[in-house]
Amino acid sequence: MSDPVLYADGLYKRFGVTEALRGASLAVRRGEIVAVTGPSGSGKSTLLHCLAGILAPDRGEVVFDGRHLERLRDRDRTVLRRRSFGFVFQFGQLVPELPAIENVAMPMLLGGAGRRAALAAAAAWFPRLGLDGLQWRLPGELSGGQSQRVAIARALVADPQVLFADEPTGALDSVAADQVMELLVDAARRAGTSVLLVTHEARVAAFADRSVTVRDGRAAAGGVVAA
Ligand SMILES: Nc1ncnc2c1ncn2[C@@H]1O[C@H](COP(=O)(O)OP(=O)(O)OP(=O)(O)O)[C@@H](O)[C@H]1O
Repeated sequence: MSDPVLYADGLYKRFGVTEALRGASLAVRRGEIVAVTGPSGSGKSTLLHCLAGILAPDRGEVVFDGRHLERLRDRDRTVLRRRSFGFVFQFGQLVPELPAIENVAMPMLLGGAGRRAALAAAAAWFPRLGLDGLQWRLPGELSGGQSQRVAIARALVADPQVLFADEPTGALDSVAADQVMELLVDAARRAGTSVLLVTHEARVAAFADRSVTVRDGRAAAGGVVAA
């Protein structure tokens, strides 16, 4: 068994009087697709945000590729996030003024790539995700499922090591959701990208290699992989 590419050990996070995480641990191996499930308010998104370095835990450690996120300066953590992680949220959060292809190219442009190279890399994702012909549409001219596929392309274009997906199909009907999940899983497997997928739908979790249940701020036994 390969070492985890990313793991959290004993995370605690409190928001005022709410203890969102109470000793949550979770590990993701290279290329592994892990679903994080559990009831509403159990701490799934908080766990994902801590693992992604968006939120600092009060206690515990998050280690990506041998590096402790809590020991990095804010700036270095931001660079690491941009270079190594991709994100897809419930609503694609595409920039409404930019055509789909420019939305997809954005992470490469932010990473310093030239416009021509970024657009070429972005264009390659459209046929892979069943989006042929939609390159120059504005987000407002796409369906919900198409928008999520554009968001997946944007999340994967810069070749991240880990893709974080928080309820990526939450706004879609089950047919569009299945299609988005099939494409997400297929694209991640081809790229060798690990995926951490937060969902409360068993149907969506079934696309993962493994499911971890979060209850009361802890990842349930059996979901924890020895680091
Ligand atoms: N920024 C915040 N400020 C205050 N409380 C918060 C904040 N973020 C989360 N919480 C609280 O922490 C707990 C865990 O929230 P979290 O969003 O991680 O749960 P979740 O399992 O992802 O829920 P859902 O499935 O409903 O999205 C909840 O009680 C929530 O209200």
